[in-house]
Amino acid sequence: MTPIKGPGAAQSHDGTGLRVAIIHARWNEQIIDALVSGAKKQLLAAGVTEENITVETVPGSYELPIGVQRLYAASQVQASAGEGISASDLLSSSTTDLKTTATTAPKKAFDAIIAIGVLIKGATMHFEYIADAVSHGLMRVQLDSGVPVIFGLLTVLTEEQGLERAGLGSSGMHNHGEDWGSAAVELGVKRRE
Ligand SMILES: O=c1[nH]c(NC[C@H](O)[C@H](O)[C@H](O)CO)c([N+](=O)[O-])c(=O)[nH]1
Repeated sequence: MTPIKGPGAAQSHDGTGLRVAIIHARWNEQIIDALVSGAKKQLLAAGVTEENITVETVPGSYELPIGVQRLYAASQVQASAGEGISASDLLSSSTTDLKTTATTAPKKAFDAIIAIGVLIKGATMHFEYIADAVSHGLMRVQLDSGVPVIFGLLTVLTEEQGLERAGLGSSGMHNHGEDWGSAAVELGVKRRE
């Protein structure tokens, strides 16, 4: 019997010309790295060029909302300046410890941003507070700024659940990062229409 739960049939959208950022936390990095790779794979498959993909990091998932907000604002400044100033110049700040692997970012604001984090439940209520704050924070940044923010926060009860959702488990579950890459392309394209 076909499972009911899960994303609908993937739609294909042409991501040519889109500029997308992936911003990820640096906790639970084995899972994070797989999720980021999955998202990036889908972006490239949809025609987003390597140079139009910017990858940023923040210390943990709690910093994702401020990281997304600052990154998008910086890309808007860059777009209005009309110069390909380096992404590190865009985000040189000691407050949010944003690091970028991009060298010279293109001249337009991001069409979509994928926020990726992995929260694994511990013995305290810390998990619940971060999960709640980050989910509301990312939604607020998205609605306030108008840039689509793809929700890539895994909130899992065990490491195994996280590995499964990154396509690293034994059950053959797909890499959820791929869903997020596809969603970023779809929302980025529809935003231009
Ligand atoms: O991304 C995560 N951050 C975590 N904590 C750090 C948090 O996101 C902030 O970076 C930190 O509280 C400083 O603001 C996690 N845990 O504590 O378990 C976690 O599982 N995942």
